[in-house]
Amino acid sequence: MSPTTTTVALGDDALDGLERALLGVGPAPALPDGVSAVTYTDHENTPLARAERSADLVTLVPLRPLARGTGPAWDPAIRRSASEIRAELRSGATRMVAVVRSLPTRGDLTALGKLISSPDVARPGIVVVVVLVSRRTPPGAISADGLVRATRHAVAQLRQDADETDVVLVAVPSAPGTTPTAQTLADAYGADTVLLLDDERPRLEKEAVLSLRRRQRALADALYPPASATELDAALTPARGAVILLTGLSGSGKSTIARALVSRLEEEGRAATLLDGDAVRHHLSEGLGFSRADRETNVRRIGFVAALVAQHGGIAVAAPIAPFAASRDDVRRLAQEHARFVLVHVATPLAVCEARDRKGLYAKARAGSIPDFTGISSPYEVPTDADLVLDTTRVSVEDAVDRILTVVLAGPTREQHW
Ligand SMILES: Nc1ncnc2c1ncn2[C@@H]1O[C@H](COP(=O)(O)OS(=O)(=O)O)[C@@H](OP(=O)(O)O)[C@H]1O
Ligand SMILES: Nc1ncnc2c1ncn2[C@@H]1O[C@H](COP(=O)(O)OP(=O)(O)O)[C@@H](O)[C@H]1O
Repeated sequence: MSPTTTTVALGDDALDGLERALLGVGPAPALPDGVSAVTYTDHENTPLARAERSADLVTLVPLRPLARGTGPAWDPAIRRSASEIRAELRSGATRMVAVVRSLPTRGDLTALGKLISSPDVARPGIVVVVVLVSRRTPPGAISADGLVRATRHAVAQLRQDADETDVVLVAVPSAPGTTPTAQTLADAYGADTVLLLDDERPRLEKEAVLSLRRRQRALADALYPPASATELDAALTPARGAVILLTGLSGSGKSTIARALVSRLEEEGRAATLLDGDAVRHHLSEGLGFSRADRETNVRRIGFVAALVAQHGGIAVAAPIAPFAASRDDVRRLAQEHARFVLVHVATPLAVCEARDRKGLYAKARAGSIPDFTGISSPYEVPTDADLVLDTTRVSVEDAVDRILTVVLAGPTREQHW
């Protein structure tokens, strides 16, 4: 029988399993019967690893990192395989594994520090700090990135205090039911001791950690080192949503800036929803035209949906022309019931918009074949309440995004012109 090769696209949980196998802390995936090689891909069909069977042995070769793997928890520096780490470890050193499953406390650091400097531990020593990261964290829980940031600080502290002991940090994907056992970790790193840090805590500390609620700053500071307390604070403070409304003439640059803004927010881990003009007109406002009444209905609908998104902590970015002050005011009112509202006037001069005429609509409007065209035969009421005024003949897309984000993050300020 000739050898068969195949490609398998993996879902999130299976990808985590593949990651653990590549890190050397989980079993290699089982090859289907009669198949001698498998290329594993993510759902975007990016080849990630190839498994090959020779005799009874399956070897797994990494091909490319996950396309979606970004952020501190995916830093390649802490995603090194156990065999690579083992190859660097000094032979004869005492090896320990410390497993971090929740934010490191001051107590965890003290306990680990004591262990590292204990006279019972032969020098030189090595501690592999394994931080277990999960791709799904419920609201209010510490994200994988937050856990890694706090653990990084803890490791930096331990390195400072540890004499003759290396402290190595690795991130291992995990979810309930898929956490590597203590034995697997011990075997992977050649360690004799595996400590589950949060298991070692004294009972009172465990209870205090569980009982901690929002606004108990003093207790949080007593229990946690500053880096952990910061992450805790961020997780316990619900993300406040925002509605960002970009208004301006057709061709002023609203959609271009809105799209760039949404990608930037997503890169930064914020849930951002684009209420794209065309999609809104196609779905939410199908059948509406460009009379004053129809435009006001369109903009109010956008405001309603945007406010719902923001009410649940998301950032809604909408970019209709929104030429009338009354309906912009309605959006502001709806949004501000639950969230922050930022009005951005994309104030590119009409002559420039008309010269751009991407869709040829200005030419048609001038020729009279499109009635009620904003700026030509229908008014645009210039906002007097914009938080930010951007003229795209002077501000690049990237700068526009930076300026909007500064306003969104800074809170209410006086109107800024660029
Ligand atoms: N009469 C008239 N006036 C203005 N614009 C017109 C008109 N007819 C069609 N279009 C196209 O529709 C887009 C504007 O739709 P909006 O939903 O953003 O308009 S509004 O806020 O309801 O006024 C606008 O898209 P953008 O260029 O993206 O702004 C135009 O391409
Ligand atoms: N600084 C800028 N910001 C936004 N768009 C710009 C800028 N400079 C040039 N443009 C161009 O202007 C056009 C604006 O179109 P679009 O974003 O669809 O506008 P609108 O959504 O307001 O109708 C695009 O072709 C874009 O590439």
